[in-house]
Amino acid sequence: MIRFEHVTKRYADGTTAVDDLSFEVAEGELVTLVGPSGCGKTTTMKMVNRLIEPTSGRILVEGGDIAEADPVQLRRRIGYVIQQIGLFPHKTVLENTATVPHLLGWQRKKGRDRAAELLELVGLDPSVYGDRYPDQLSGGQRQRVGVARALAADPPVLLMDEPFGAVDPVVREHLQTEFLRLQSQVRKTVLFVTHDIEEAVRLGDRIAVYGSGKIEQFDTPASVLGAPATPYVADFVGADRGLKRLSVTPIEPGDLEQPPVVHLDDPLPKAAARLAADGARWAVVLDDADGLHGWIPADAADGTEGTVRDHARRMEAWLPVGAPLKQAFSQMLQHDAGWVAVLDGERFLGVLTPARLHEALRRSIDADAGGIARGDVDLQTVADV
Ligand SMILES: Nc1ncnc2c1ncn2[C@@H]1O[C@H](COP(=O)(O)OP(=O)(O)OP(=O)(O)O)[C@@H](O)[C@H]1O
Repeated sequence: MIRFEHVTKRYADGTTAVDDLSFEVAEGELVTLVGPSGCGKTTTMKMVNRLIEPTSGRILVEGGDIAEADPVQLRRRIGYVIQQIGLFPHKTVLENTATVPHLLGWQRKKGRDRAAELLELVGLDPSVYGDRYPDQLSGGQRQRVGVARALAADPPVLLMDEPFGAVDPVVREHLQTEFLRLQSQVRKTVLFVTHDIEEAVRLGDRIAVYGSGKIEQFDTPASVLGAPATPYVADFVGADRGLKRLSVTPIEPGDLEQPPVVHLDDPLPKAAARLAADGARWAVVLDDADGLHGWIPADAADGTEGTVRDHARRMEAWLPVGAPLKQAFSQMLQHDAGWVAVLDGERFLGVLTPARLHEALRRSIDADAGGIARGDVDLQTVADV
């Protein structure tokens, strides 16, 4: 846990970089600090490992006031990853990764074993990369070593200052994905600085949007995008915030439409009757185990002979419930499909159509703004008017 209590930092020249800041990062939570250049993000972060001392206020790490801790000891308990990660050029990747265990006096073998484990965890095979020197790695690989090194001594707290800022967008997205996977395993308490709202939204459990020296909004990505607290935040997150919000809004069962469902072995007349009863133009086709097979158009079901199996078409566009709406949208475009199936494990739950997707987004925004569940939102849609 990291806790800021009324923290102010005024530099010698009178610049107030951080002004009366109070917030908390819960244990195992990842909080992103996002804002324009010069708004105080780095100052905030560097106060946690005492590279910068606050002018007033208190910072607690794991319940203890850091002002009372020895700075060197403190830094060994706090992993730190920065953009220019500062690997030692004359040390191998394995030695670099084992730096903190070494400083903590671990036995050499234990430290190296741990370093190899961490390299593996960040996707670098230690038998391939362990003996290389930093200048024999790509930018993305160096950043991975930086993350492995920060985690090597298993610190409870991790500070990350634009760690993926220096790599190209494709590598950056890879690193973000890998880091999310890693964080789901190690569950560190993380403070992550970025000036990129997309990155902040993608990684943060919560986001602190900085104005000048102050937090303008501290909330979940979905809330910041759906209900910006101030015009400044709305402006910062961008006019396309609805689009961004798609990537942080999960599909819920209540969002789904229930088209008629038929089974592969149903006789065609039975399927046709089912479709006619609903006035539907197509039905979802399930297999014997109620798993998704595909769909059948109404005109194909109109025959008298045979079973659904003879005319069913495969459906490749499907998603697990809980996947972000953006993924559903992307699947619709990729498969040129007017709907995607949503599954819970193997079980078919329903389908998401563009209209339902839009409703889900609207509902989730209203739910966040009103502090209620998405299913309880009373939404007036174009179809109702
Ligand atoms: N040593 C210093 N002396 C005086 N002013 C400083 C010092 N370090 C930072 N500042 C000022 O404090 C403010 C906040 O700086 P900080 O580095 O925390 O911003 P930031 O949000 O991390 O910016 P960036 O995204 O550009 O790194 C800026 O106005 C900066 O010029």
